[in-house]
Amino acid sequence: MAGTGLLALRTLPGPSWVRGSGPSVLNRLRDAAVVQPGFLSTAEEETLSRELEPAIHGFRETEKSRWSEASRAILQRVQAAAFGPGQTLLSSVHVLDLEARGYIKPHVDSIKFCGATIAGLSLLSPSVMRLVHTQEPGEWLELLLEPGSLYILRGSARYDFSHEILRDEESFFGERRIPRGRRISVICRSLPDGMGPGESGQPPAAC
Ligand SMILES: O=C(O)CCC(=O)C(=O)O
Ligand SMILES: [Fe+2]
Repeated sequence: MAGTGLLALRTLPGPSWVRGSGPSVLNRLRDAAVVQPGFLSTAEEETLSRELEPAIHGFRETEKSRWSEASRAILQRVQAAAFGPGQTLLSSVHVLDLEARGYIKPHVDSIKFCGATIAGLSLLSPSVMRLVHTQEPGEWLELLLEPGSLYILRGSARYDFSHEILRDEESFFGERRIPRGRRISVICRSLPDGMGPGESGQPPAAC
């Protein structure tokens, strides 16, 4: 029945790959912390993994500016999905290789070198990204990042909340255990407003 469906929609806390400390933070960050599961097709996941696995073998992270044509097409899809027409992207893309025991501590990306939007593709292993408000630690959000998903952090989610990738022992999405394996992420960032690619203050390799 239509009525029942609407009620169910209204009472659901959010999509099943985002959970949070309460409805207020979920509502406020609805457009600021976004996950698109299945953004990559299986073939696209394979394209990127094939290109990146050997390229970053033995390294934990790298900046990559030369990509195969197939991967460039994928990155263009990320750009179209996550960034506005007025946003310039950092010229190189950040690729991070986290081993199964690896994790990323809470941090806010440098506001000096990174603009308002961060978009990341996850490959190989699922993981949980936790966002915690820097002033109100009781306000948090967790994003379930399946392989092939795209996450977007912008505005308040990017500036007012730290983000981290949980270590295997803490890798739960609610009650659900999300076992961590090796994870490769591909992260695109916008330049700070007013900083064109050729302007002074050349951004460092990574933010
Ligand atoms: O691996 C990710 O998706 C996030 C990485 C990250 O937060 C960073 O490099 O600043
Ligand atoms: Fe970050």
